[in-house]
Amino acid sequence: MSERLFTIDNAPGAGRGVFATQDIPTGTHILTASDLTVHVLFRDYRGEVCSHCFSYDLGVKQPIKDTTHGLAFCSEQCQLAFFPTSGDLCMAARAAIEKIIKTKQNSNQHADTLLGPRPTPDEIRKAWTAAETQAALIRTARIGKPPPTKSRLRALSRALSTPVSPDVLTFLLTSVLSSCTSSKSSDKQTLLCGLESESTPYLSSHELDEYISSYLQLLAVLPVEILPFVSGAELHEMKSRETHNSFGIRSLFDGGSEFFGYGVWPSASYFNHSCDPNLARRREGRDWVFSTGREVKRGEQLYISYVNGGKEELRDEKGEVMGWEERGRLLKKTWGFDCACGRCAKEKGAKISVERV
Ligand SMILES: C[S@@+](CC[C@H](N)C(=O)[O-])C[C@H]1O[C@@H](n2cnc3c(N)ncnc32)[C@H](O)[C@@H]1O
Repeated sequence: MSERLFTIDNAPGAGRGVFATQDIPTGTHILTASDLTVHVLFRDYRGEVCSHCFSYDLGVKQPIKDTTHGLAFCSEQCQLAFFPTSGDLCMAARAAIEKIIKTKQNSNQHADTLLGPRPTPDEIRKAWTAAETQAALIRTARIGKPPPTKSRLRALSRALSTPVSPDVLTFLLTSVLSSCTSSKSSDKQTLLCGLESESTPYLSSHELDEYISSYLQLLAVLPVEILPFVSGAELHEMKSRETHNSFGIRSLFDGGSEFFGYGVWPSASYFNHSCDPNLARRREGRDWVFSTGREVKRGEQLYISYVNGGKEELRDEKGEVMGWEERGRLLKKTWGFDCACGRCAKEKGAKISVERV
């Protein structure tokens, strides 16, 4: 983040936040976040969303299909722009993952159909620790000197016979590729690890199992040169950061009604939420662009809306503007925090005064 117009500091009740270092007029560009570090485009939208710029045309297939790597592009320009960020080894990794997704039994289920109870930190730690025994056997089966022992081959074949979760697998792949590409990308990983984390990031034990099986499958199929970059601890770390810091990747029309996937742009992850945000945000291809929606005074915190881009009031099913209690419930359910924004505090305070009168 550029520190010219803003700085990152403690935000009472909300961890860290972004604060204006000077008076900023309405409509001022604040930040373009181009550091997409990990992401997934859901398999349901395969072929319909451009793998580079995320453009979408109401379900029409993209004109350029790359079935070997599970990619699709809206133009040659996007295809060309995608490849320099990848390189041959990354493309071999994508091909290996696409192959296992296509050939194995698929267990993709949307996480919200598999809700809770969330595994506790202790259950999570035990599950990842147990996976390391299998992981070590698979690594040795793949890179050790022949002949591989029966236990190593069994671990490898178990990983390969477990149903595949395509969305989790491709999401974890982006994390591995981000670690193993340039040193610039490693910086992105470091930035990701500085973000707020969640100690219980898995919605259910099923989801935890999906992450662990996907880790073992990455070890079983990725090119051996990439295996040093596949770390269970790092993948879990990434998941625990992603939970509070992802931006949805949605259609750019109809209020973003189509939800294609999500990703983390670390440079954009320090903006807190307000139900009366002073920043507007919009996605431009792979980037997020933030600008002031009204005049901001020096020292004021810069807020976005986590819920609807902040362009319109949140409304309930009857079309009524939501009050602080309903907004609070929505934020708690989707983001897991109790909203400490000024608007909620004001509306809550007003209600308490009325009740006292
Ligand atoms: C994307 S991060 C924002 C940066 C974060 N405050 C930090 O210290 O890294 C999202 C997290 O910030 C906190 N947060 C953001 N907006 C908030 C709000 N209005 N009220 C309370 N906590 C908030 C929550 O813990 C949320 O999970």
